Amino acid sequence: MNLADLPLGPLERALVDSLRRLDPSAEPLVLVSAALLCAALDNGDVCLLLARRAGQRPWVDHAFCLPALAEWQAHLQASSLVGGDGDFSPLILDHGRLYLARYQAYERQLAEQLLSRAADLPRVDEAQLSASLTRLFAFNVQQPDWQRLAAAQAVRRKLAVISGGPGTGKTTTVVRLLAALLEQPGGERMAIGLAAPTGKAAARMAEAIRTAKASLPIDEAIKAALPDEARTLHRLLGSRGDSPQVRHNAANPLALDVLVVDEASMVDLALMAKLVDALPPSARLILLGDKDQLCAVEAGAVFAELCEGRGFDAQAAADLQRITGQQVAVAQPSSRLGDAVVLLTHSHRFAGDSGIGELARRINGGDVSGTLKLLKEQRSDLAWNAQPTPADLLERLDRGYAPFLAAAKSADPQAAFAAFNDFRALCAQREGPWGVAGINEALEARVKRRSQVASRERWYVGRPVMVRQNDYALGLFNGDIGICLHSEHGLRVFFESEDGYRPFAPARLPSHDSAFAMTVHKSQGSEFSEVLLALPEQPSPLLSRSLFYTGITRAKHKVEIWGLPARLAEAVATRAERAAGLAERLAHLPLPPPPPEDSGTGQLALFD
Ligand SMILES: Nc1ncnc2c1ncn2[C@@H]1O[C@H](COP(=O)(O)OP(=O)(O)OP(=O)(O)O)[C@@H](O)[C@H]1O
Repeated sequence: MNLADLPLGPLERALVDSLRRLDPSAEPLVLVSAALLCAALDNGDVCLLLARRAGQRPWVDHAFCLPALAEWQAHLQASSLVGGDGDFSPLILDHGRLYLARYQAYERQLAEQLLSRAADLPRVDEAQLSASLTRLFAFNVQQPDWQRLAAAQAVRRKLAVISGGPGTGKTTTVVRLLAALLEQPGGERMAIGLAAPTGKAAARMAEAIRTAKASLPIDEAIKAALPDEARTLHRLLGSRGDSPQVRHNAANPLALDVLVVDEASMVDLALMAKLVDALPPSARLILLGDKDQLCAVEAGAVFAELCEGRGFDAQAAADLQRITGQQVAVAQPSSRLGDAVVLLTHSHRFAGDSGIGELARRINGGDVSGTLKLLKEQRSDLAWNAQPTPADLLERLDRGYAPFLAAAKSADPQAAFAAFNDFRALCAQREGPWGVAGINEALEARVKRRSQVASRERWYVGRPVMVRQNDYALGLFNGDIGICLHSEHGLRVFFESEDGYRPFAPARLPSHDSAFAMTVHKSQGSEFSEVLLALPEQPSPLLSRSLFYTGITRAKHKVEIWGLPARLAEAVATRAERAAGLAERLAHLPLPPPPPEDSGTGQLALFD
């Protein structure tokens, strides 16, 4: 096999070249494995799962075929570039998974730290906890009351993972569990931090907690101690521009006793590993998210992996019954985090005959025929165009955004943002006629023509943009949405901020794109009254159950789907599983010995 003939991308070639410099006699199979690993990382996998690829041809238009599993492993093990768990080498082969050393170290360290955190039970005044929960959750009529159970676990443990779809009461639960923590003896001195992966999600979380705490049956002092500011994880950790290094780590931990992370399903492996490393071992970590949503853009499906193998063993069920009065089914968890994980399953937003709620359930259940049948039922909150054309879509979007463009003329940022959040087009992908880029370009040309704006003008009233790059100096972050409006100084791009709206001269913005339509990935952490979800005409590896589910659940009141029946069916039938080993580590790893002094940082530094 000649490596030069293989269709490798620039990143893959760069990795192969650097490995060849380390070992000029490296076998081509080892270098190809590294290139495949690099491509897998780019797809969101944490590692290359050898069993999944052995005996296959990785490139359809190239005859090269990977060997059988045993032979492949033997070649890798014989290479000086490949080590085992704990070795210092650029590639690590660990339980049939090939990793870049840095990712193996992240995964291993994260598993070890989560397990120690989960095993270290804090001191809790059970009688006080019981009384707090009875009062705080008195309103809940659900049986069993999973919100109360989730709150109980988050107080009783140093690690709690709470997963639930939209409107299942994550905010309701977290504000009450924080109140219950503060009501514990000495609890009022606790330093509580709130964080989320994006600025938008952090702002939404802070706002939801501010609203929810107003009606809590608690003392004013406890109310005052509840936090109502949330930061992005990058801010919290003290990111330094594009560097993978952060200011806070185990040697310089965060000054927190409790950290709540919302939208945790968007957090990738590297960021989660850094976060857990930076949190003092004595602190509680509460992760909120939706395990069925799309995973992080970067490698890893950490939140979904944490939720695997959950369950309450007999002891946990008995403890919970004693403290909360709630009965839960006993099931031996296969994960060591088992009872740290609670699922909230009842959506209070999509209750009763909500079509969106039912659609979400059928998509998540992989029920192809049920999904298509429901969409044909003409529910008031669901619409389906099964024969979409780009021209019809453009017409529809033009009508959909008309109220927003009218509101933008008023030059009132609040009215413009409210109207923009009323209707949003979401796409599966960026490129192609059904992708964000093409749709935005076509719609923008139309809007400019109608408003008599020259086609070469980049800025016009009502141009929505999405920032593509973090700019710490300006306080603008990847994914932030701005709207161009008239101001007394001419056209300005307004961004939502904690205390109103911040205008920027267009020329000052970091790189950005027009954003009438956005990808489902970028819509995570946001919600809109009405969503139009446009799926591509051709089969696409991006079309998956979690993408479909995430797209439709961004809608609060109505969702309209534009897509051929075959694409919908493929999306529901496709469960995009990322290759990673965290769930397995949580299931089988013996409790960790303390790591040797410098092993972690040395491995983490490789290939930085
Ligand atoms: N147990 C309950 N009984 C009745 N209503 C509830 C209950 N729990 C939550 N709600 C209501 O359901 C709505 C959604 O709750 P909440 O905002 O806590 O959910 P969430 O999971 O945080 O939602 P989001 O999808 O916005 O993250 C709110 O109006 C809340 O008051």
